[in-house]
Amino acid sequence: MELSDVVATSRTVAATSSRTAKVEALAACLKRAAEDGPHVVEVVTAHLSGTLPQRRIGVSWRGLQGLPDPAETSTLTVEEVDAAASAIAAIGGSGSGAARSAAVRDLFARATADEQAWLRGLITGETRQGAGDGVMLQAVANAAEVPDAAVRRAVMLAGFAGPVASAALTGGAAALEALTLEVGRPLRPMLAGSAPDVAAALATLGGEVVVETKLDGIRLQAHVDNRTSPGTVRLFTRTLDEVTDRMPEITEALAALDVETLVLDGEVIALGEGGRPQPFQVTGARTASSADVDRLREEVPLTPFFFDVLHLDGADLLDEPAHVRWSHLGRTVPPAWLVPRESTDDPERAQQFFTDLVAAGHEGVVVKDPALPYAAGRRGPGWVKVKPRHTLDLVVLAVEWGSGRRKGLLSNIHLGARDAESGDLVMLGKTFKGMTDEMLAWQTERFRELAVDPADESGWVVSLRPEQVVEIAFDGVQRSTRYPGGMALRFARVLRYRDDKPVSEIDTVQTVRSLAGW
Ligand SMILES: Nc1ncnc2c1ncn2[C@@H]1O[C@H](COP(=O)(O)OP(=O)(O)OP(=O)(O)O)[C@@H](O)[C@H]1O
Repeated sequence: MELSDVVATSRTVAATSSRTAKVEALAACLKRAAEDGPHVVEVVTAHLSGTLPQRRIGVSWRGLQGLPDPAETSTLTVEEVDAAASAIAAIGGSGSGAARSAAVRDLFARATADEQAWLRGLITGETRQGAGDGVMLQAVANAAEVPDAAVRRAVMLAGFAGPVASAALTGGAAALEALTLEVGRPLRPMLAGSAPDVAAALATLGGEVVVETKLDGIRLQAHVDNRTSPGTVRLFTRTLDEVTDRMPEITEALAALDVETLVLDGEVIALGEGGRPQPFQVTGARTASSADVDRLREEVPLTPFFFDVLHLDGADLLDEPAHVRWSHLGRTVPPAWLVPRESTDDPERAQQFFTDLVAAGHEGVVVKDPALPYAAGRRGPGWVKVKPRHTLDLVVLAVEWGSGRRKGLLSNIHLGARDAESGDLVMLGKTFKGMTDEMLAWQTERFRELAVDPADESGWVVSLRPEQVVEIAFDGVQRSTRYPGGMALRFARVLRYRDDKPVSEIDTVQTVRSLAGW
């Protein structure tokens, strides 16, 4: 399939605000892709969703500066782009940076100006033509003439839209039905709803609940497969990125379990003295890359905690009630790996558990309904989180150059929430509070990379590509005419930058309004 076809489809989708028109354009493109076989459907679906099937290929925004002039005519095919991406991703070892740059240049030299812009977006993960998950999955359902609920179910279990689209367009409803949890392939994790306090969480769920420690580490989905090659373990994050190489101590411990196949859900965390959790930044830094991992595992060892089992020795457990899954979990992993939890229907007892945990340095609790199944990819009704203070995950829209002690540093950040109705990002305020010197240095570097116009450092306010998620604490919400959302956060301050949450999942203007009681 011609790359120009996909680029033109993307442009059509971006140019219309009509959901129906977007879906029609995408569905028509998928049908044309299907003429070239299932693999092309998979690749085109990934590309139109703004991702490469290879996910990351080790080329950054910087690696895309100073590329060759565009070609006059379009000759590239989707298959060629896919093969080039796989080849670039596979380059490793010494001199790999230069080899990757050369391969990127070769690819870009064959692309027209429009195609270069498209490829740049794909490689940096910034394609934003409006084919979000919902629109794309509807297009797959329409193109394959299958119910959209069947497509959504399959994508939760298969993790990504590409393989689901290729199954739907080539094998229809039967092929979708056959897509179930597969050991070794990540599924989308279940997410939690939230409640303002423990009593409210108990009231929401009703009856006997399980109150679990909310560990402030990194979400971890672990797949163990001893069938053909004993000791095969794969680890994935909340965003389904593979992190097996970054956590050798976890991989080794899991490889020693006496199981045939196993999929676990949990959290990995660095513990300090006396088992007290280290600040999130410590776990975050330890798990950020696989560089220097042999030294780091000695200095900052990780401890795994698991709170769910989704598959055990050939049996999928997703639809089992939570208490059944937990009893399998208890029989499968060592007791030290189980998330501390307490079963109760008494709000006072639950409150005491919460208070003790927070005093011990934990983030809060997750209250769970023992009777409910695992809701892959959704904020299922069975999990409700409670934290001692409310925080928001927002996106940084722009940043201002600092003055005085912060001269030369990018300091005051402009915060945006998502409007759930329009999908737009809406500014809710600014903050320069809560940043340590280390964070200031890091963010100056990071925001330079995200600058819409990296060459222009003359302005006081630097507009950014909206990609960096930040967790913000605040003391309240007030009405304000200063910002377009009509409200502002009081005493907003930065708690941490988050790379484990995509911008599509940041908090909404509607959530902020409901917190204010409007
Ligand atoms: N016992 C637990 N059960 C479930 N999730 C837990 C538990 N302990 C820690 N977590 C973490 O808390 C998160 C649950 O909250 P949610 O699903 O809303 O994700 P989130 O948006 O990343 O939330 P947050 O910002 O509160 O961590 C999980 O993604 C997981 O990483």
